[in-house]
Amino acid sequence: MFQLLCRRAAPLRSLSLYPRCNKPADLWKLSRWYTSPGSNAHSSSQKPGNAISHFWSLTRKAACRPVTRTSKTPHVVLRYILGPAVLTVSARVFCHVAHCEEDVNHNTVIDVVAKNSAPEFKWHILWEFVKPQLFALIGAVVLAFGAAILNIQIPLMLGDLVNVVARYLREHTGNYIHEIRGPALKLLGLYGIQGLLTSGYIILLSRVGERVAADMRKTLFASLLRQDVAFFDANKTGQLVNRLTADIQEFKSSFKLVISQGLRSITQTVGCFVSLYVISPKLTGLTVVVLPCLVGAGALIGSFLRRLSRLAQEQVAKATGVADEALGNVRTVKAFAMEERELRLYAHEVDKSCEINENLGAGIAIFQGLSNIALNCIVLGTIFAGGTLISNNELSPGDLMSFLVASQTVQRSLASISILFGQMVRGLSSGARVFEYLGLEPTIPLSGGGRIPYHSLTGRVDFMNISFSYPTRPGHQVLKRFNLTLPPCKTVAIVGESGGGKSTVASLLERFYDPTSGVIMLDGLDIRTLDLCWLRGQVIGFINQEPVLFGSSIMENIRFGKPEATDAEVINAAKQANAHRFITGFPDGYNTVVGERGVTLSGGQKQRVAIARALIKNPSILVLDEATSALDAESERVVQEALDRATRGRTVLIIAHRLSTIQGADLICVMSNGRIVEAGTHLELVSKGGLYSDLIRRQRAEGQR
Ligand SMILES: Nc1ncnc2c1ncn2[C@@H]1O[C@H](COP(=O)(O)OP(=O)(O)OP(=O)(O)O)[C@@H](O)[C@H]1O
Repeated sequence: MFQLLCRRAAPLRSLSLYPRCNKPADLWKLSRWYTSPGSNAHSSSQKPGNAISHFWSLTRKAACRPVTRTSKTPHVVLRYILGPAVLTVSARVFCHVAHCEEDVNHNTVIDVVAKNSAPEFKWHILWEFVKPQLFALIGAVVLAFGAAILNIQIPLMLGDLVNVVARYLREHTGNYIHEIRGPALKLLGLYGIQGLLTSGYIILLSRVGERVAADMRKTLFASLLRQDVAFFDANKTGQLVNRLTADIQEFKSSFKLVISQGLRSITQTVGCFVSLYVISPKLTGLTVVVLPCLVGAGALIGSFLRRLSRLAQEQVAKATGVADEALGNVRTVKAFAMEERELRLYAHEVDKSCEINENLGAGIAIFQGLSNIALNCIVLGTIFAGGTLISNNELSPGDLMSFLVASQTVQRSLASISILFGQMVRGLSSGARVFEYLGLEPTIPLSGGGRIPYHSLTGRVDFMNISFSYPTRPGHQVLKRFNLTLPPCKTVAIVGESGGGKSTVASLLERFYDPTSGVIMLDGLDIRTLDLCWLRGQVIGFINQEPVLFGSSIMENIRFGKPEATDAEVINAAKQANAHRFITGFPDGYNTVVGERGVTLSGGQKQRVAIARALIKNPSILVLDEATSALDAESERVVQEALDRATRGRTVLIIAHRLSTIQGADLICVMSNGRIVEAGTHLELVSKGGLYSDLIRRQRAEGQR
């Protein structure tokens, strides 16, 4: 049952991160069905597995859809908080009713559940980023608050000004300029100070926002680089880059907007409402009825338009994705003469995007038209009602002016609060996505642990009883009680069927993953107790089938193996790798820029630069994972020459595909089904006439074909 559960749960790990909602009642039905004595749930050996995947599909429906970029209502926020809890509790309940006794089963389900629930926003992490900018942030808040208070004063001062004008028009006595100068200068001063405060808080806030975002980017990037290879197996690079770019951008904008406009809008709404009430309680009563209705209707249309705008953005992103894929794989597109098809695909997405954007444009036009009518009607209504009050001597013209301006301020502030709420929820979910990986600790720490002094390091490696499953496929055991010794300064080759686990052995030696059970020893020490940076950086040189170079110069690419290396050391490594001649043949020599992922070099040249990059650190152990299998015969010969020279005096593990390249190895091991089934020298194995001889025969037959 344990294995069944694990096997069933394993593929679920890769399910979508955003499940949709459905009825929780289904869950209860499922557990009843599973436990009822009459059901045949226990009789079939497949049932627990079926049940758990059924359970999962219902649980993820029954829980909730966590907050996405578009979800804004408080109802969704509640679900956002409750969702993960519902998932976890129901997972435990299910495990209980399904009699899952082994703890690991609970953990498997709960792990799956946890992976599929929305990340939480962690305020304490935000605090860590904001703390260094606290003074600037407090300054920004004070200035924004000051600007909002002044904004409340402006309608009242405008009223004073209008009262002077009205009195002069009514009485035509006194010195108009003299009377108007006082309130006008006061208002001018207020405008000036308000402008200064506004500039001040925007400058401070943008400084805080940019610095917080920069710190977040650096910390997130550092955290991502620290993660294990298993983490990158489970997460798409595009999504990780999205967290570094779009999510941090979204969070920064929301952070700035909520602090500046949120504070201003709330202060202005409260302040101006008080002013309105002081000016005219009767008119305020009227406003209280009309304004929320209009703002509510505006918010509703606004949310519809925002949804349309999000759809338009997604469609643009889709079209960009098609173009990105086609341009990124332009050689494959050209090789299959697929330019027309790619163009059609792109045109289809662009047309869709154009249609949605046109609809959005029409929606915005109608919205603006309606809001213009509504705003003008409010002004008209206020003047009409206010005029009646003036005629009854209940209100002065200046008060009416103050009322008009203050009510417009309230209206603008309320509209901006409704937009800000959506922005805040979007910002929180973006922030949560960023924070999710900030606190993530790798299971294999990069530093810490012992080092073996260079002079006493022999380079002997022992794989002892290694069993291993990839974390993304826990049910599939790749290595089964695997044993192998790499004697110091000897070459051991592993051959065998495709998918038999040969490259996995190399990955375990590099500690890209840790074995599920068993120990790998270096000079008699468990490699888990050794400093990983030292192990990868100085002890093991790794060359694989498809070397990836960085888009910089050849010199920098080789120096990547040892950043402090001198130019002479780089040239020496290139000579050892048979690369010096072709490099100096380029007009720019070692300064030749190799293009994205080394695209401007041939396969053989790329491989030799990669060999030089591995050799420059003078590793005691060299791992060659099918280093020549992607090359043509001539390139293979040159690279093989380089490798033969490079392997002298080192412990070498060769993962070989072409058997012709490993005949001189000190030991050849044939792998099948996760363990070594034959071992010996080339001659010994050939004379045995076992699996090795079969492999040679098969390769010869393929070669002849
Ligand atoms: N990152 C991974 N995550 C999950 N499973 C993997 C991963 N890499 C390899 N596997 C699986 O592990 C098994 C062994 O793969 P491995 O690459 O070690 O085989 P191999 O013997 O080197 O094959 P080949 O000769 O074709 O390169 C395969 O079934 C493969 O699908």
